[in-house]
Amino acid sequence: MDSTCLPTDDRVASTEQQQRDDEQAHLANPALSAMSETTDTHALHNLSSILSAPARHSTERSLGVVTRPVSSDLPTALRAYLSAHDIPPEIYDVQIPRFFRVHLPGRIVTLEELQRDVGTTAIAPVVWAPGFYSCPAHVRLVDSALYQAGTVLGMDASSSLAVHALSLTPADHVLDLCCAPGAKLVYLAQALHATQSVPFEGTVTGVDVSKDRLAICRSLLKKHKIVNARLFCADGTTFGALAPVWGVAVLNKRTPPLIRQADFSSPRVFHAPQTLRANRPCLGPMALYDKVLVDAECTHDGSVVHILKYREATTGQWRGVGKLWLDDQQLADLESLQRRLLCNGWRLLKPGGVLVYSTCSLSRRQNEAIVEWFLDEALDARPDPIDVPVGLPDACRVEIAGVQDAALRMDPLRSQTSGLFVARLRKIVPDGYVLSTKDF
Ligand SMILES: C[S@@+](CC[C@H](N)C(=O)[O-])C[C@H]1O[C@@H](n2cnc3c(N)ncnc32)[C@H](O)[C@@H]1O
Repeated sequence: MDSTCLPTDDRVASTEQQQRDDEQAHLANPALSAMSETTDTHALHNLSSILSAPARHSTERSLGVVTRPVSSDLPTALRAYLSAHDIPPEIYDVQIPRFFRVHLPGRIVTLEELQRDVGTTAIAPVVWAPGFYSCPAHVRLVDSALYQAGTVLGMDASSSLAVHALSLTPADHVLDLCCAPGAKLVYLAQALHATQSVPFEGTVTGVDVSKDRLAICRSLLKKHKIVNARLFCADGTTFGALAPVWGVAVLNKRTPPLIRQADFSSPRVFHAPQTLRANRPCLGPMALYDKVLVDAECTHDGSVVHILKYREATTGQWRGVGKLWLDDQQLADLESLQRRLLCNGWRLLKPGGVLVYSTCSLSRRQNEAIVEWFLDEALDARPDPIDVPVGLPDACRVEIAGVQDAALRMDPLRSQTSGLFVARLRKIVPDGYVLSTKDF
């Protein structure tokens, strides 16, 4: 099957996700289908027109055009899918606010300042996601000066948990194996290197199979002047470029035998800032990644805004949603893709490192079942407790293989966010193993 589960038109491009229509929500916007092989300029131009469009769902609700609950008139195929996967249809009745994140190192942006800038007092901090705020869905962020300056970035608060679960430290080299359109990539890069006036240590390597969607990533990296992230257009199931670790190679110029045997591929870089071009990366176990995020392709059923884009505001008619729901074979292929992405992410993770697997599906088959399968297969994998943010509803906490909080499940009915599943795994360090430059 095609490497993504969405129809080609819908896969073509997504957005910077500046508004609450988070990354998955944008995938289905028909306006995006025009964006093939985008240049950066086109990508950002189209992006702003998309962002200016009000979310249908909220408009419909505020105008009172369709009053019956969405869950009562879901298309048959969608209803059947939800029932087969034990997902409550009522998730589509939840009015999810618009979420955004504020990034301005060195200065505190007060709530009053935000309210003034965005033009509404209806902004509230998200208690369990520092730096994230919510506001009513109809609020336009694109007109705000802070948004235009790149200080305000649209991102669903639930997505923050995939980054939070990695427990980043500033020197981490992070692999983001399904990175486009890039909300988490930008968040990762900024979390590692908040203050651009000081040199960075850690880096982010983003990989995605879709060139069009990577063009959005590249635009975002440029817009936010990110110097510690590079992009590859590659299949995440076989990608093999090591982390851009430099300096260590100077200590020992020999090509380490381990790597010669390991057959890591070296795909051509899609985008790299100057800072990540000058140094030839070294090879060896030191250049495996400290942290890996596998934000896998999925059915996107938890992304409420994305699904509701298929529903006509005025009539409540569903258009094109049938294309989204996969037959049994396609679902099996999708799950196989998820397993292969996870395996390859693991291959590129250092002993002692942390991998986070996430999807915006609420289907157990794409989440817990994938992780449990992997734990059976990989002898060096252990579920690892996530440091659950204070204030997160207890109902979101999930036990995996007897380890409490090894996963979180953001169900819109409980979290009032888009749906998200996130699991954390740690690669155990073999007895007597010392990861040092001696390895080279
Ligand atoms: C859920 S989206 C990722 C969202 C992204 N992490 C973000 O925060 O913006 C899944 C992505 O996986 C990509 N994808 C699908 N199959 C892939 C593969 N075999 N290798 C790499 N990326 C793949 C899709 O193109 C899509 O961009």
